Amino acid sequence: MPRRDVTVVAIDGPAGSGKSSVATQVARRLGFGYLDTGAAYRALAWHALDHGIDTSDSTAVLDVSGDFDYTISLDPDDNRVRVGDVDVTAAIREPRVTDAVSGIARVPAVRQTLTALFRSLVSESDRPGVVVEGRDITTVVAPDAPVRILLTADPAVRAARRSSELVDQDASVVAAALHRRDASDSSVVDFLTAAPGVTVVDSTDLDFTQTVDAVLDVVRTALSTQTGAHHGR
Ligand SMILES: Nc1ncnc2c1ncn2[C@@H]1O[C@H](COP(=O)(O)OP(=O)(O)O)[C@@H](O)[C@H]1O
Ligand SMILES: Nc1ccn([C@@H]2O[C@H](COP(=O)(O)OP(=O)(O)O)[C@@H](O)[C@H]2O)c(=O)n1
Repeated sequence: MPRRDVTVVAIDGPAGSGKSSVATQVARRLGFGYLDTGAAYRALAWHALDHGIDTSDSTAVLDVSGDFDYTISLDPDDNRVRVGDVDVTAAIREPRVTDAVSGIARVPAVRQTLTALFRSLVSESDRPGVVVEGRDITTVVAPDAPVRILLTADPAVRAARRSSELVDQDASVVAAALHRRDASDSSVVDFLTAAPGVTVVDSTDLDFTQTVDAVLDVVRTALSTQTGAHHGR
């Protein structure tokens, strides 16, 4: 039975800003669920490549999205992603998928379908809240969320963080791919500037723990203000 009273913490930001890792830890600390929306775009890109589709052909992408059977857990300690019976958790991080995903993400009908899926996953959560992260959560997926955050960091810092995860890939190639993807993605949705009411957390000079604490501060302030408002204070 879907529940409508799930508190959403919406986090957007560019690649490598710390969305997935920070949102996961924030969800654990709050006892909330965690939804990585980028994983769905990546899984659909994987699905299209698996069908041999040209991912720049939006008609073909739409065709193949018709039988996209996607499963993700909202448990922050279970990051497995499946398409049908296939566990694609690792495969969706491969460079061929990363290179294809922006093409998928620019198809408006794909965005509408995935947005509906995200809202339904959140409303069915059995936790008091869900931390949802991506590119358009604060603006499109959950613009009414009581907590909306833009997580940023300088481009060079983001590229360095991503390349330290992908040690088997050349750092300059990883950086170029990340900047290319941000440029492409930001022409579809704006996640580089904060929409009205969205709080910016800049993690450039913060370590991971400090970033988690900064986000938790924003969450607590926003939720206590909201509770106060409900009580007429
Ligand atoms: N404030 C921070 N300082 C240092 N490293 C960080 C910080 N935030 C995240 N990281 C690390 O940077 C990498 C990229 O973070 P990730 O959560 O994957 O970003 P995104 O989901 O925005 O692409 C990860 O290895 C993560 O552990
Ligand atoms: N809400 C979202 C989330 C991701 N995406 C797309 O999905 C891709 C992968 O997202 P991701 O969050 O896994 O990317 P990283 O920031 O982790 O590198 C992005 O490059 C976007 O093209 C989107 O368009 N909207």
